[in-house]
Amino acid sequence: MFFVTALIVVVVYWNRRLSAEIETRKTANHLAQSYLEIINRYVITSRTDLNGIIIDVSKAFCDISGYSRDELIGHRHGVIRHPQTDNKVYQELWETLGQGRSWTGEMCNRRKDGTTYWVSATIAADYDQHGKKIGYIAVHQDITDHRIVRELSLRDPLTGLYNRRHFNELFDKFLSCKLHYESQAGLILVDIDHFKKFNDTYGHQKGDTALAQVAFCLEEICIRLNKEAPSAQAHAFRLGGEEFALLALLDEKKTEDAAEMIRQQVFDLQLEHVNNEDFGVMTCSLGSYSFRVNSEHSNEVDELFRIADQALYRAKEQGRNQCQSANNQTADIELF
Ligand SMILES: Nc1nc2c(ncn2[C@@H]2O[C@H](COP(=O)(O)OP(=O)(O)OP(=O)(O)O)[C@@H](O)[C@H]2O)c(=O)[nH]1
Repeated sequence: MFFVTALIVVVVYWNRRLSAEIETRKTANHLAQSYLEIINRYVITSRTDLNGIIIDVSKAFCDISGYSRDELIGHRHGVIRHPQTDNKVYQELWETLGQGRSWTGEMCNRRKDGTTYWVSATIAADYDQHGKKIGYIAVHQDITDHRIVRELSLRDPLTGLYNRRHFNELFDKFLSCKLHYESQAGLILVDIDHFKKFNDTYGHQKGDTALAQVAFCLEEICIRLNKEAPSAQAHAFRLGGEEFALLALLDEKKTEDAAEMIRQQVFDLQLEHVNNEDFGVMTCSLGSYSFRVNSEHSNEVDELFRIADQALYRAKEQGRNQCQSANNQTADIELF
């Protein structure tokens, strides 16, 4: 009798423990499910195999990219890659992952409808329960609004070119980038001739339109230079008023050719400017300087600018509508 009673007590006891255990597991499972559901809905995640083929995406990934799960699974991430994201970003990403570290950086992506979105991504290796690497996991954060605001702060609203602030930042980065050491770089300063007279004759509004047209010439030339040699990394800027600049990794000859191209293209606009007496149309004067980027002189932005500006001053003095290269004058300056 005692034995039966003890058995019943033990059975009841274990039953209760089992029920409690099941309840705890149910709660834990439910909690895990809730977390997974939240992650699926709100966190932009993807998993790929070792070859970069997508094997899983969250709903948030589908929402932001505009692709359905079925359209993404089995494809490479390249399906959402925007050409604006530099190849270097991907090179750095694979190098970092190859060294067994996780990579974090910004990427520009393209939705199914062709529109652009930006993400800050963290990508790390994915391992199975035995510690064997089986692929990669990426977690993205939508930073499109942040990029739009940042981009606006870097651009001149009238011409759409980069502004002086970005010129200063980029010039600095350009010179201190180790990848650029020992490369030949060119700085071209552009200044419209007698622009005050243009405004006085044709009005501020026409002046604004002319500035936008000159900016377009610079932009086109940058596109052409970058197409001919992507390593040129040419950028155009409006420094203020009727002053523009072009910065690129070009040798001396190519820098001078680019300056001449800008001069000719502005002349070819054939914008009437009766008070630009020698020419009758809008013209510009240019000063260029070609220099070798090196580690010791990486911070001499002001000095480089001053040298190019002196060449520009010479172009103005010697009759305008011309390019002057500081290299022809400063062989004895021996700064770089
Ligand atoms: N329409 C327009 N004019 C501007 C803008 N910013 C600056 N300016 C004008 O650009 C003119 C620049 O004049 P100056 O610096 O005297 O130079 P310039 O008349 O071009 O003479 P040179 O450079 O010696 O050939 C000034 O009249 C400014 O008012 C702008 O955003 N729009």
